[in-house]
Amino acid sequence: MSTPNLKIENLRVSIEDKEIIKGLNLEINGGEIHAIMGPNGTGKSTLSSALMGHPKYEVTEGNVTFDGKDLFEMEVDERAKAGLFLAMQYPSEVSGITNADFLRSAINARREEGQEISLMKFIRELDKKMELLEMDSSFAHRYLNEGFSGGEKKRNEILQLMMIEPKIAILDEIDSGLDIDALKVVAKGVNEMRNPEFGCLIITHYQRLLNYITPDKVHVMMQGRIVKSGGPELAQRLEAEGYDWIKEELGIEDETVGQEA
Ligand SMILES: Nc1ncnc2c1ncn2[C@@H]1O[C@H](COP(=O)(O)OP(=O)(O)OP(=O)(O)O)[C@@H](O)[C@H]1O
Repeated sequence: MSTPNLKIENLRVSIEDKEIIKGLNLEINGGEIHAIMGPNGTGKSTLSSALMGHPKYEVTEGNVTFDGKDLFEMEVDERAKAGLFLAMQYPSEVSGITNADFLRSAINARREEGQEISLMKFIRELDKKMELLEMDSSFAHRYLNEGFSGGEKKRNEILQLMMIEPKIAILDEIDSGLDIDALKVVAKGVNEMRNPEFGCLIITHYQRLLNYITPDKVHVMMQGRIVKSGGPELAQRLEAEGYDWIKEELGIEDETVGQEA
């Protein structure tokens, strides 16, 4: 099996004629965990929305390939089937479909006909992963995300990740609204996924999550592009000193994407 690969080259994305992503390059391979950090409004969420194919986000330039295939030529469900996990691809609340039903059909959507996961194996895996994520077994039988608290939804997102076993995952603000115990549990789930067949991009505001998930690479996004990359020590410096030193280093006067440097 070849190593999973997501390659973003010179990506430019606009919303309503306003350019938000301005020439972004990033490559994620299996076995790697990357983190993107950056001030508010620099285009971090726009990046994940564009990759998931949100119709409001217009890709004006650049290429994105997933395992060598043009991502933007693939339908959103094809992207998931091929092994790209974007949390936003999955419905936030669905009445009448239980969490377990949803997970089983999402797993089977990635398998060939006749290779569907058996009910026994599915239940075994689900039990194991829910235990690891310290989730009460009743969550399996509740309607998808209905009435889940913010923290429970995030935990459920990690359960989806662990059950679906994608090749590459993009986790946008997975740490928002989590208390410290939930944060540790979410980190435990992502760490459990670490293997050469899995690559991950974590979009986060706080270095806090990165105390529990050590990224291989940290990227700083400003004004719609990656302006600095480094190792975990970069995230620690950002936590301690903020972004001003990078702006000074690069001669950036204003971090809002609406204005040119
Ligand atoms: N649907 C939209 N319509 C209009 N403007 C948008 C839309 N989505 C994003 N923007 C604008 O694009 C810019 C980048 O937003 P984005 O959410 O990608 O930033 P971010 O880096 O994720 O910010 P934060 O750290 O605050 O979550 C912002 O100025 C935002 O107002």
